[in-house]
Amino acid sequence: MEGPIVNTKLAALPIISVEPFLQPGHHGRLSAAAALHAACTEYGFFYLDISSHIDPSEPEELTRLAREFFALPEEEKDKISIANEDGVRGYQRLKENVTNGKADNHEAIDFFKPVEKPDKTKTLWGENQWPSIPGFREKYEVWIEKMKNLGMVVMEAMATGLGVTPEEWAELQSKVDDSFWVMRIIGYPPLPNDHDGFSCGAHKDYGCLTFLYADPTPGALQVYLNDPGLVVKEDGRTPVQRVEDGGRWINADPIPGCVVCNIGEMWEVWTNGLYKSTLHRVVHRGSNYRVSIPFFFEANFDALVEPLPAARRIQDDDRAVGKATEPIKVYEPVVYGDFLLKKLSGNYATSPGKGRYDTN
Ligand SMILES: O=C(O)CCC(=O)C(=O)O
Ligand SMILES: [Fe+2]
Repeated sequence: MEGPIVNTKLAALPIISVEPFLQPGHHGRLSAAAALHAACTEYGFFYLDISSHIDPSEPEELTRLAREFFALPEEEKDKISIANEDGVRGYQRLKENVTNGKADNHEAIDFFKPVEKPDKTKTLWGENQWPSIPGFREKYEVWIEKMKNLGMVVMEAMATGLGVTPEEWAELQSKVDDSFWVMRIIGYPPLPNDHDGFSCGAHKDYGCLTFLYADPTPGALQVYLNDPGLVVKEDGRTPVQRVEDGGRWINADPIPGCVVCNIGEMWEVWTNGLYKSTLHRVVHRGSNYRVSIPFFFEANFDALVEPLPAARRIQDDDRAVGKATEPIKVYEPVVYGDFLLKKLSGNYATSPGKGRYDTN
């Protein structure tokens, strides 16, 4: 009997350990940086093994606190509604978030880097709103610090993988050293069978690097792997979910000790398209209430993001040896804060725009 045609190369995302980047002079640093470069060009997604760095009980406690909050009556949760603040910092009810014009089947609390001189009449310029659950804020603030540090470590590792010079790294570092980070705490009830949308619709992350900690629920986060030359048959097996345009959705199930890491559109600009920001979505049809905590390590608010010389060198070399024949399109520079504000202007069901992750 003819078996399913599945490209095993694309069956699972790579796992990269952060350890070589935490220890100065670690012998595995260059090979890990090369693996990171390959993961970013081929997938835009990978698992980052942080088990040598972070005790697993820590994020588990964060999901416990999140569950405690989401289990509160709606009027309690609404006390920290985004409507009380700057329209983006705070709690959003189920279906208040919109992606690709459809309401997402999740509720969430969003936090952004605090700003000087807050003014809640200006989108994004208000203050974060914390649940009054004892220990909540303190524990999440410790996590934020850890994720900010991790962001800087991974940025430097990626710069090494890309072949930047020390001067170029100093320049790139100055674009992210005051990261305008974002953290979401997301609660996903199971998707009703008659729901015509998603738990979170297909989107690309718009910033720099995402570190996703999720509870152990399998089969929820899906990543779109595009391989135009690939012929895949729907075979009913995990991880193949669906076939579209020669690509397919695979599950990115949680792996103990790892966060799922993916690159956002700013890295696509920095690398002039060498690293792709990959589509992903959440389809949670299980019976449990799923919790995930994505941390978005972003560029500085006023950072001008433009293609890096190191990426252009790789592209020029590829052309010189005939590996690339198409003319290379040069990405337009963007100021991260402007880009972010544009994205946020259409995020929510109550706002007149489209959705959080819509691309234009
Ligand atoms: O909950 C997840 O697994 C992913 C959420 C996500 O992609 C996002 O918030 O950007
Ligand atoms: Fe995302």
